[in-house]
Amino acid sequence: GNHWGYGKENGPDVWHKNYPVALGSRQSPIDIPHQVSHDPSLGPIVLDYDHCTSINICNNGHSVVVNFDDTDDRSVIHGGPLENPYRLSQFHFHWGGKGCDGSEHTVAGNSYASELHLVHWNAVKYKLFDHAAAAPDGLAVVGIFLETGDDHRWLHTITDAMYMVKYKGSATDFKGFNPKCLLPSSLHYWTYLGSLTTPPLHESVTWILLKEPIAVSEKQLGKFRLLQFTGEEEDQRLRMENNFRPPQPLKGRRIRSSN
Ligand SMILES: NS(=O)(=O)c1ccc(C(=O)O)c(S(=O)(=O)NCCc2ccccc2)c1
Ligand SMILES: [Zn+2]
Repeated sequence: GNHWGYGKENGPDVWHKNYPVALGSRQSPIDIPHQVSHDPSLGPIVLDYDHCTSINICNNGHSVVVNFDDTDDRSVIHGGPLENPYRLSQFHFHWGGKGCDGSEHTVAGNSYASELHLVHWNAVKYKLFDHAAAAPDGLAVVGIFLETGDDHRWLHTITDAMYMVKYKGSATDFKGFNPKCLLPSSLHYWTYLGSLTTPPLHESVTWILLKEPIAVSEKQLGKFRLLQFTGEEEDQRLRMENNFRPPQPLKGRRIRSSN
């Protein structure tokens, strides 16, 4: 059927036909304006990833995803705007085409080359990820902007594995990767209540966007574009690029800044 995607016929502008919440009141991504209210009550976010266990890296036809074992609290984020610890489930990326930007959130109207999302779920309140993903306080996604510059010394482990997951539906073992190596030096952040940026677009995400981008090289970003939206058996070969949803209306929401 007409599965959702990022093309002309199935892209963000028509998602509302199958997912009416696309026109909802807390959709993501958004543009982060110049002036954001600083909330002194917002404490630091804490990422406890030291015992995290990555399982595999896969191509789900929309992005490249690294999945984690989230059967216990071995890798959690807590603090900041969060009332509970949230368990790391997966991380993935959004990016543009050659020489074009591909972040989802924008800052004062400016896009970055790419955006990394670390997806966490509230396993204190919800038994299953699927339940959390549909609950207003179910998910916490940390967003990290990628800008082009020097090679990122640790991103190689991910880009080197991409030739193994070129096609939709492919996966390969990817153990022992700790995403702490992808964090910028500062954990200062913006936070607001939003949604998944892909269908089903559930309004279940507390977004925590790090202000400081990380640098990756054009060469490393180019390896993302070797991935395909399409499966190995499909006649069509569609290069995986521009897999980002554009900013959505703020609809009166408050964005807070950590400091
Ligand atoms: N850009 S984003 O952080 O909003 C996001 C993008 C893709 C996915 C995904 O499904 O892989 C996810 S997910 O891993 O949170 N899954 C959401 C879809 C889903 C809902 C309910 C049950 C299973 C999957 C999040
Ligand atoms: Zn995402």
